Amino acid sequence: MPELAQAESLDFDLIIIGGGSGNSIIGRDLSHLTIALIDDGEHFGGTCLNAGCIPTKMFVHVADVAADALRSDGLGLRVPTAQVDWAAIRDRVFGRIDQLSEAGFRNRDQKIPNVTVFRERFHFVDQHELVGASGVRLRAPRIVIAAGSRPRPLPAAEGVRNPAIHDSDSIMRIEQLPASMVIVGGGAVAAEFAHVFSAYGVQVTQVVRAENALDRLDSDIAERFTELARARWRVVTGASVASIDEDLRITLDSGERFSTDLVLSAIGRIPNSDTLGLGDAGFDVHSDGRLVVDAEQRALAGGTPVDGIYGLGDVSSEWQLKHVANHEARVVKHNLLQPHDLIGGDPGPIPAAIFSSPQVAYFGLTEAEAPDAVVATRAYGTTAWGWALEDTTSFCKLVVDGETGMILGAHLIGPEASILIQVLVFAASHGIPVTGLARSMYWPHPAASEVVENALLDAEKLVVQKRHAEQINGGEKP
Ligand SMILES: Cc1cc2nc3c(=O)[nH]c(=O)nc-3n(C[C@H](O)[C@H](O)[C@H](O)COP(=O)(O)OP(=O)(O)OC[C@H]3O[C@@H](n4cnc5c(N)ncnc54)[C@H](O)[C@@H]3O)c2cc1C
Ligand SMILES: NC(=O)c1ccc[n+]([C@@H]2O[C@H](COP(=O)([O-])OP(=O)(O)OC[C@H]3O[C@@H](n4cnc5c(N)ncnc54)[C@H](O)[C@@H]3O)[C@@H](O)[C@H]2O)c1
Repeated sequence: MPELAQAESLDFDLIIIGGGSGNSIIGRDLSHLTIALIDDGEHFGGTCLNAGCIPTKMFVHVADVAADALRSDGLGLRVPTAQVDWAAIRDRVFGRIDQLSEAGFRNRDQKIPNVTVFRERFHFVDQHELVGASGVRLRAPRIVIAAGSRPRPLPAAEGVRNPAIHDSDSIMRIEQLPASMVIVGGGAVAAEFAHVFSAYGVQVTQVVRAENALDRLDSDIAERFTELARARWRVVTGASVASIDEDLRITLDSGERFSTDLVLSAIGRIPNSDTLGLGDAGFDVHSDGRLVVDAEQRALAGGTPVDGIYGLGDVSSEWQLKHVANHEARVVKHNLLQPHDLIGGDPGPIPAAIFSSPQVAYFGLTEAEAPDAVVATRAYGTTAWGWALEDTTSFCKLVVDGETGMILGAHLIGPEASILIQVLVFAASHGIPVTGLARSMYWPHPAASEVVENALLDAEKLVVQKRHAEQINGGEKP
């Protein structure tokens, strides 16, 4: 970072706030611009790399291996209890991640001459100027706001100083595994960490406000997931944590009390628009704190795009997903380079996958959201691959427009759901109806993908039946 007198303002062609997806905009095609890259994270590279997608899945892989082995009794294979070496698991993950983070920082800081990195917290003083915690001021005609989000603090833990109260930023680096743990929340973070820590032998209690875990998903998926989770860890539904004391004695709103060794709060994430002062600087902010952007990712103020200012990722998106942030970063990069030929829009339905056990993957409308649709549900257990797994609980559910045959929503729960969904994402993104789709290509036998093939054939049959019934009724919908 250059030596600066206090309050001196540095001018750049472009300021990027956020070393996660914002950082990925930097490349040779921007080498004609002077760029200030701002990031206040302890580890450089943003959430996905340091405390999100990537390390969690490294922990999940180990949990999958342990859980699969311990579940294999019905297959005629008996595996003794897993011996978990937490320090070795943790250090494998961060031995790799921390090196990547350091290398990413050195690359930006030392190897790219047009980039200056500032590792401190900044906030806006006006729409084209920011001030850092050290007093350094930066100005630019173009600013990319990619400041992400942070874990929402657990209200019941406010003021409690016990260091065994964690969120997703801190939980993965703990010194040793606790004997017991309470996970508060019913979303993706809770589902993944409950799987991880229960597979590692921790006694997990998950406290879920709603009737089911993953309750924002299709209700069949949420119910099946909760039922299967209950077989692995304790799930208390329809309950909230009323209080936590300094000794980690928990009281639920039902009056139930118990003690635990560690608390993990997983109750959602808050966009970092407040700490950046986006509202005070006149930018439009949604009621949930997200920066308002238009289809071209331009930040709005008073409903009008602010020239040269873009937002992307968790700070502005309703989807807190890395593949969405990456897509938006590509849009922003194009629009920075070609401001007279702006692009926008998304390439189709947005899939998400939850890497718990079982895995869950989905996109689009749930059955409840599409009451007129036809719904085909196919169990893994009806395919040869399902027989090999002795699977009785996994399924692929398709919500399909009965008239057009278009896939409106897809919901999978079971092994490799995150991969199996992709052919359905492809069909929905390219406007390919289910009619004729399964038989337009080969499906390797006896692969897991046969469950998707069969679900498509089932859906096709329902669409054809519906059309036929309408013909018989002289065009009237039955
Ligand atoms: C536990 C967990 C698991 C996840 N798993 C997945 C997954 O499997 N798949 C998936 O698609 N998504 C996953 N996500 C979500 C994904 O990580 C995020 O959607 C994505 O990382 C957001 O990227 P971003 O670039 O918007 O923000 P970030 O990567 O968070 O980058 C923002 C950066 O801006 C910096 N910053 C913020 N404010 C300021 C300021 N005022 N001054 C200076 N710097 C600032 C922050 O330090 C941060 O480094 C997961 C999230 C979590 C928490
Ligand atoms: N595999 C993935 O793609 C993946 C994995 C982890 C996280 N993420 C992303 O990270 C984001 C954050 O995940 P998350 O699980 O923290 O959030 P979430 O929004 O998915 O779930 C939050 C959960 O906490 C509950 N909740 C909210 N406030 C509460 C309160 N005061 N008391 C009790 N419960 C409360 C909600 O009902 C919900 O069940 C998600 O939006 C997700 O997109 C993605």
